[in-house]
Amino acid sequence: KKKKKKNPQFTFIHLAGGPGSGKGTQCEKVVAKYGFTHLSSGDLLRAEVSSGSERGKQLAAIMEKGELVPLDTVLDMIKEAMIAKADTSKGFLIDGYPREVRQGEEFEKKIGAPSLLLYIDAKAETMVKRLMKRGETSGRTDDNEETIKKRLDLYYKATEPVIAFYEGRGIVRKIDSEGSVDQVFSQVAKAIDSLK
Ligand SMILES: Nc1ncnc2c1ncn2[C@H]1C[C@H](O)[C@@H](COP(=O)(O)OP(=O)(O)O)O1
Ligand SMILES: [Mg+2]
Repeated sequence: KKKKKKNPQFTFIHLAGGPGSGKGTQCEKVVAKYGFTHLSSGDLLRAEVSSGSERGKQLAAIMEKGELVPLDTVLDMIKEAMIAKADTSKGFLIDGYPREVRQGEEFEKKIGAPSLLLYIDAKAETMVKRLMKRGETSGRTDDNEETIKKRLDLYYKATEPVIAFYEGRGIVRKIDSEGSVDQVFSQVAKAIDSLK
């Protein structure tokens, strides 16, 4: 049975990888080279909260209680950000989403099937080192060794099923993120070029 492809004029690329693996760094380079649009679900949520909108207020209340933002809300925000860029963008890099398999299924239903999942893979040791270094200047309270360990544990637990889900669709490309930014990017570019 052949499924009809939604939004075939756009390329959708998901990025998965632990905190500090280099997703944001690679996305910047992809944007510069390919003219894709980078959408980070965390950035979208934070921007909505600081806009002071009604939805932002509801989000802030949920996030203050430490609860999860409803799946539909995150997806709606991604969709709105895509529509806003649809005239000028050829493709979208979706960074930090899906966090769980159900989110991936909803994305396919409501937006479209991704062509690629870039699995930005670095050793836990490397991610800790990078985040500790970032912590020297980021001022982020979660860039400390104890919190980093917790974030990594959570990441490994949540992401393995997501990777397996896309492996089943044959679209996972594992990127070795141990090398320099440019060494990593050459692998990323190869994976994107292979789509053409
Ligand atoms: N290949 C690489 N080599 C050395 N440092 C890197 C690197 N890629 C990223 N970094 C640095 C930049 C940041 O200070 C830190 C985390 O990178 P990031 O792109 O913010 O990661 P993420 O968005 O996956 O959390 O590591
Ligand atoms: Mg990031």
